[in-house]
Amino acid sequence: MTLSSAPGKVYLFGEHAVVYGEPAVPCAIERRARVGVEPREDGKLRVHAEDLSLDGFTVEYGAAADDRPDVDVSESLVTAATQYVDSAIEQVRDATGEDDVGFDVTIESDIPLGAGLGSSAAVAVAAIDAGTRAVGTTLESGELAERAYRTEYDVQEGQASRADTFCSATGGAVRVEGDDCRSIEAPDLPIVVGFDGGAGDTGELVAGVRTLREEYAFAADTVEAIGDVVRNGEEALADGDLAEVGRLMDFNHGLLSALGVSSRSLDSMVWAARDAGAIGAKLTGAGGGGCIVALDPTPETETALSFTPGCEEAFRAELAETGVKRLE
Ligand SMILES: Nc1ncnc2c1ncn2[C@@H]1O[C@H](COP(=O)(O)OP(=O)(O)O)[C@@H](O)[C@H]1O
Ligand SMILES: C[C@@](O)(CCOP(=O)(O)O)CC(=O)O
Ligand SMILES: [Mg+2]
Repeated sequence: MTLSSAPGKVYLFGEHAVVYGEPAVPCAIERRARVGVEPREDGKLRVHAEDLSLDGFTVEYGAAADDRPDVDVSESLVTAATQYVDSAIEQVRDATGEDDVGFDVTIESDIPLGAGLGSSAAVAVAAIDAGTRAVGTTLESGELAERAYRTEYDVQEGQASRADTFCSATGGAVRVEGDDCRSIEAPDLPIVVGFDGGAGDTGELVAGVRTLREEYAFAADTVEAIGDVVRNGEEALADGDLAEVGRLMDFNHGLLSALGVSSRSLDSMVWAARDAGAIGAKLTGAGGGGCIVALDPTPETETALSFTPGCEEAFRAELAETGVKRLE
């Protein structure tokens, strides 16, 4: 079995705005998805997803219409759960020219799904890397990131940026603006994550912001204002001015909230973090539920979050310096 892993990520700044060409600064964290791939002679795709727990089901399925998961949840949930892997395998077939090869795919992940930590990007990056290597093709990092981006772009029906997948493929802190993707230096970041146990559907949340932008000019202005926050945030990161980074994260959260992608539980965790003395706190990713990211070198924020109603898990996240890892 060919095995690869890829990290999740948190957004210091710029989610949603990055879809419209503004810059974003995500950084990879040591929460990883691991994907193992074994070619099959019968052309079938079988996926065993240990942690794909949407409404409590795990799946083993084939891509053929008559081989869908026999689970007692709605087809829409099954599609939501399986579409990134299916699309990633299409990228493997395209990259290798092996249009008819089948695969046994096993996925294990410690990244909560739909929570803003980039589980979709990590699964796409690891699946494409392991799948292509399983049939003798090793992609260089740029093509791997690009093909993982195409996976998210296809699944999210064009509502995707390169930020999550470039970050997961590359590791570390990165800056993405349109198709300009680069690694950046960042100071040691005392990252704390709060998770409300919920999830948001990235495609839906991004589509909601798009609709708002089309309806209100001031919503488009809000997206541009996030771009200004990111440009200031980059300078603060380069200066190692964590206090300024934190203030700008707070500001970024307020603008995301105005765009309708926060939630009661995300806001509650953000305020609990701030009241505990966090340098800054904001939702991360598509929003609608899931995770916040806060900066705090002390244990105060993690402790406060663990006692916050609605916070299911609070943990310190280490920066993942390495993106995709080739384990076997
Ligand atoms: N462990 C996993 N196994 C299979 N698919 C996964 C796994 N984790 C995430 N995914 C895919 O990614 C989707 C979640 O992606 P998304 O909505 O973008 O949220 P996020 O990227 O913030 O986690 C899931 O619905 C599923 O399709
Ligand atoms: C909302 C967005 O900016 C980030 C989505 O992050 P996540 O899938 O919720 O981890 C969409 C994108 O950049 O592709
Ligand atoms: Mg995602």
